[in-house]
Amino acid sequence: MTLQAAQKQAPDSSKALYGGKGTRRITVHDIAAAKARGEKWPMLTAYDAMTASVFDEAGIPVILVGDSMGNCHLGYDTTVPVTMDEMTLLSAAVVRGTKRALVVGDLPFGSYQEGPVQALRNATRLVKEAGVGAIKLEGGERSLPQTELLVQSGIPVMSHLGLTPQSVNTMGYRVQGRSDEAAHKLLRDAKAAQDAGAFALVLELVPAELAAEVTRSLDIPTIGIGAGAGTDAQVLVWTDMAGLTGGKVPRFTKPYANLRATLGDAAKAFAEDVAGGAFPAEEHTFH
Ligand SMILES: Nc1nc(=O)c2c([nH]1)NC[C@@H]1CN(c3ccc(C(=O)N[C@@H](CCC(=O)O)C(=O)O)cc3)CN21
Ligand SMILES: CC(C)C(=O)C(=O)O
Ligand SMILES: [Mg+2]
Repeated sequence: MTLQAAQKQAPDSSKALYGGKGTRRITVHDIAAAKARGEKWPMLTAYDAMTASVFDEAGIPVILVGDSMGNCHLGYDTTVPVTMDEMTLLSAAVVRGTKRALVVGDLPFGSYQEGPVQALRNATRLVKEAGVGAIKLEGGERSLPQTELLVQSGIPVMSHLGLTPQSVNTMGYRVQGRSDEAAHKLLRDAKAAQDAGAFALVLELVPAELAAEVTRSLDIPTIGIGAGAGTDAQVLVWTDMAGLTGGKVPRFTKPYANLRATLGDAAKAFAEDVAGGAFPAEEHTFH
């Protein structure tokens, strides 16, 4: 076989969401094409421009401005208090910090539960004021009218099933879909989200076997968090991924660095230099 023929047969890796050569902003069409190629891809959260620019330059194709900013950026105990003003401010910062990633903004608790018109008003705000390329909302069947209206209005929707942290006060933080009945409900919700026009689906804290079954039964990609290795993509909260989160973290996270220690050490070194008179030195000083 000639080299040219071999290259024709091989999947076109230049289009890959991660590791590909593309430099223009990623769209939901690129996400759909990745599922068709069987590509696995990464997603991370970000809540500020600088962190987002690091992930964008690292080639992370999809960045979620998660309402986990409530816990990880704003100091709340849960995601429940996060407001549209907070989401809009930080989503705009993440969009400004990125050139290539598709930026997805979470609709916070209370911004879409009243119905489709409220959802459209708030999603439109994130698209117009912050510049996000898509929005995410929690819930299957209960959020279908919202998903349908947003998609019809031209706003791509990412759905989120399994553990939906905005419902912590009714569900707690437990693995979802363990009973046969709950598993069937999750499969129905997933199909309904796809039928309503969602372009992707987050599966949080569900048994791996069920997440794999959902993934096989859908045409849109699934993005797992605590959902095993069988989903099309994986998402982590960035402060968990980087080892910056303090206190207890969910078992499904993996720290790829120890930023909490690194940053703490840097702060202590600065403090000691100031206390000991070693900083500022002559090269940091103007005359
Ligand atoms: N730092 C951080 N990481 C997250 O992944 C995250 C947030 N914050 N805040 C919003 C939600 C809340 N999430 C959570 C919170 C707690 C558990 C938890 O305690 N899970 C148990 C398993 C419980 C079971 O076995 O049923 C665990 O040990 O992981 C899971 C997800 C995920 N999200
Ligand atoms: C963990 C992801 C899926 C999320 O919804 C968030 O960060 O808010
Ligand atoms: Mg969220």
